[in-house]
Amino acid sequence: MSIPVTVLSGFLGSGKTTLLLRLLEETARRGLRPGVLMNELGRLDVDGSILEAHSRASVQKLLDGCVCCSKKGELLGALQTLVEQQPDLILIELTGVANPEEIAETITEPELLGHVRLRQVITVLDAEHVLDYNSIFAADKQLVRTLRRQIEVADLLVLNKTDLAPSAKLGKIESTLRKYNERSRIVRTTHSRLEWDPLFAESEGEPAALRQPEPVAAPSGFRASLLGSLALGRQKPPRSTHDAEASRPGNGPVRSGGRLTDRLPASPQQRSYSRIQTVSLPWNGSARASRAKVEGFLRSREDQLLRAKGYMRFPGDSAVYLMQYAGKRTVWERVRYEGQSYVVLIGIDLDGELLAEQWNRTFD
Ligand SMILES: Nc1nc2c(ncn2[C@@H]2O[C@H](COP(=O)(O)OP(=O)(O)OP(=O)(O)O)[C@@H](O)[C@H]2O)c(=O)[nH]1
Repeated sequence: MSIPVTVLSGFLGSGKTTLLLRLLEETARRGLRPGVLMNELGRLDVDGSILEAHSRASVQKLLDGCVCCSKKGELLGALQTLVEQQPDLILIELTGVANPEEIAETITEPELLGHVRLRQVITVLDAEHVLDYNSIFAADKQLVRTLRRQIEVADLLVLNKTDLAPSAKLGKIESTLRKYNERSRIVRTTHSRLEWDPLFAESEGEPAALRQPEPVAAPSGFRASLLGSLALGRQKPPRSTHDAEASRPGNGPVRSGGRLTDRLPASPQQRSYSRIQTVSLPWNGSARASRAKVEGFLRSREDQLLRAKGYMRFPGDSAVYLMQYAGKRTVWERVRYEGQSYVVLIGIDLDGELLAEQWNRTFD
């Protein structure tokens, strides 16, 4: 019997790890043994540490790159390792800039065929910001395409962070999502709290989203925009850390919907790609450091900064804090963590050297 694989996709900070933790709680409650594969853009493994603090699941980690490109070679090996452990199910959390199609492609490699099967792709969306992505990333066509594919190939769309968005906006997001994916269920959540039974229900057969749908024409405007219609006009040329593949012939928009594995090309068509970069910085917690100062540092770079996370200690305070900056908000949580303090910054066209210098000047 092949092991069902659930893929969690969605942009940076949308709530994927939150969902993964909830799914792990639920698998434990159902007496199931999960295998987990996590992929992080940064070299330092914040999400993995969060996971280890909350779960005893067997975890494979692919750090410092995206499984869509630089880590693709390692993905197969990591999945094979998980398969050898014979878990009841496998959960894969992708980076925020990954195209879930690439995972499905690996799952159909001969080495894995018959051992694993794609059960569902779940895409998590940040209700507060999803409508802004098109304008923010206007000059990064590959990223816009990747985010659009995350929506199009999803079997379940989780509209998360609904506590941060007015209900009129939620309706607008849902009708926009429908243009890109007219078949899959959309659920509104806060903190990725879902109704779990449908996600685990093998007896119901394939999720509706995985069935081959009627062909659907791409809506007008589909090619030009992801969501929303504003344009800030960032026009810098792309400076990619990933491969640029989307201009290849055959990479035009695919109809929305359809079982992902049925539509995979023989060779990769589209890479996750973007101007998004990751900078990892050590944290010494010098006498001048404070949470307010960290928040100020992040806030003053909010045009470029998409995500930041890390473990931090402060003078005169014995606690360790997990700092999470997502959607221009900073959240602090006291945690048990014994490792070194550090911060990972993820943003558009980040200049690592300059940031490190500014960071040191501010906090050392
Ligand atoms: N207000 C609010 N915050 C949320 C919600 N869901 C998640 N968060 C917070 O948003 C931040 C990012 O959540 P994560 O689950 O780490 O997001 P992610 O998609 O895994 O982030 P990356 O792995 O960096 O791409 C964390 O501080 C969460 O606690 C929500 O529904 N409402």
